[in-house]
Amino acid sequence: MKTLLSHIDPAVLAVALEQSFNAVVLTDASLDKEGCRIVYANEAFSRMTGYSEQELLGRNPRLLQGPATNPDVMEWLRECLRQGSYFQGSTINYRKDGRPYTVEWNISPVRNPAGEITHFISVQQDISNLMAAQKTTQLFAHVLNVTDDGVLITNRHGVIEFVNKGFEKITGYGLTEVLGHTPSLLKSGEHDAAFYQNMWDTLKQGKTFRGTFTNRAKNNALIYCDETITPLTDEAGEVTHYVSIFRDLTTRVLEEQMFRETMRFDALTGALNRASGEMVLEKAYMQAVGSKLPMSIAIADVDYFKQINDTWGHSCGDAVLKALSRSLIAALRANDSVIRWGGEEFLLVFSGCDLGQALPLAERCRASVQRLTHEQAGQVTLSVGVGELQPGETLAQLIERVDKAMYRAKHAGRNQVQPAAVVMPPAASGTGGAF
Ligand SMILES: Nc1nc2c(ncn2[C@@H]2O[C@H](COP(=O)(O)OP(=O)(O)OP(=O)(O)O)[C@@H](O)[C@H]2O)c(=O)[nH]1
Repeated sequence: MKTLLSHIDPAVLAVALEQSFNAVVLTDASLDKEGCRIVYANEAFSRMTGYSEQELLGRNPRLLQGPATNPDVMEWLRECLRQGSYFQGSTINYRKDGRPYTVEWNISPVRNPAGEITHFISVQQDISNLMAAQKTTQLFAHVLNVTDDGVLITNRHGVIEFVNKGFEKITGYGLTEVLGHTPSLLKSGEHDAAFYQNMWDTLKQGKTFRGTFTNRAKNNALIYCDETITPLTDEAGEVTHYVSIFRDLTTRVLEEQMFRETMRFDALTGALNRASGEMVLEKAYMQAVGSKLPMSIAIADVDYFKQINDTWGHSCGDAVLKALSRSLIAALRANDSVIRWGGEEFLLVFSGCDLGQALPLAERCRASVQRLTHEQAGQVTLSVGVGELQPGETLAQLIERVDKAMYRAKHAGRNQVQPAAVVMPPAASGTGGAF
């Protein structure tokens, strides 16, 4: 050591020590009751502790200790000093004004040519800011993992660098399974190219993109997520990462879907209700007009239904409606529709059927209802009118014609099917029109 530094002026060494960025303190090696005494402290040490060199000289460094100083670390330090070995540690110390700081320091024994320890030199650093930053990082990591929202961070190329526990809960994919992949592994195929184009256009402008994504979880199920993707930029404005935070809406979306589905049907009979039935009818009409394929409808009205109510009560009437509606639905093909058009009146839609095909279908419905035997009401019958959409006819005109046919069935003795009379429309309009 002496040989190595012999070419350096000791005065330069002293200035270097004084101006060192790290705090340096030199103590003697007395291990009596009072312990080591400070014989030198540089400027950085005074800055760190708030004590002037004059206030420090002759004092034991324990003047920096306080309630939060770790006694185990100090015991280990004393043991190292007793054994003349190197010490390194970290604890809480206190400045002159009482403010605590976290110090990381090492102590080396200084030996004379005879090998005896004459001093201890200690180099110290206030790492309070580092500790605070570490704590903040730990806190953020903790917060990220306790939130139910999914968090996904990719690099600028869209490669996943981090996902939190919330992401794992929502998608079923763990961190190690997605690292190195892109978020496209969640793609469900439910969005068109324009959706992703819009997303990238927004992100490339440095803006946050918000949207509801239909993703696919690890178990292949569709998941619905309200997602916010934000590009992170560096000082130069270059994107470094994309942060995506998403909330799982799956339960709500499925409930809404189920609710909407339930709302389409009449609660008593299970047939389509009037509102959704009108939409189905309109759609079938537009398709028929557009495709020039035939379309027929039937109107089926229960015969003498008032008598059933009057004789057996309203709940018996309800049970009859329920049973005969089930029978109509079962009698028809999957793409036909049964609509509860009025109280005891049903409208049947036979898409793609001309009158020749619709008449036997209507007859099948009538017969299936007649075959039922109701507990109190016994046998119940239907009067049915059937008609095929004519060129240029509006939906309202078709319904009116078929309704008239149904009344003809009533007047002809009920429990029968009557085809609607074909009348030439005054002018071909080709539009749906009101019901
Ligand atoms: N139980 C029950 N009765 C209903 C419901 N909706 C309508 N009705 C009843 O159905 C009956 C229909 O009677 P009408 O229009 O006179 O017809 P009808 O007795 O079937 O006689 P025709 O159609 O001429 O054969 C009325 O008494 C209504 O109160 C319902 O949801 N439940």
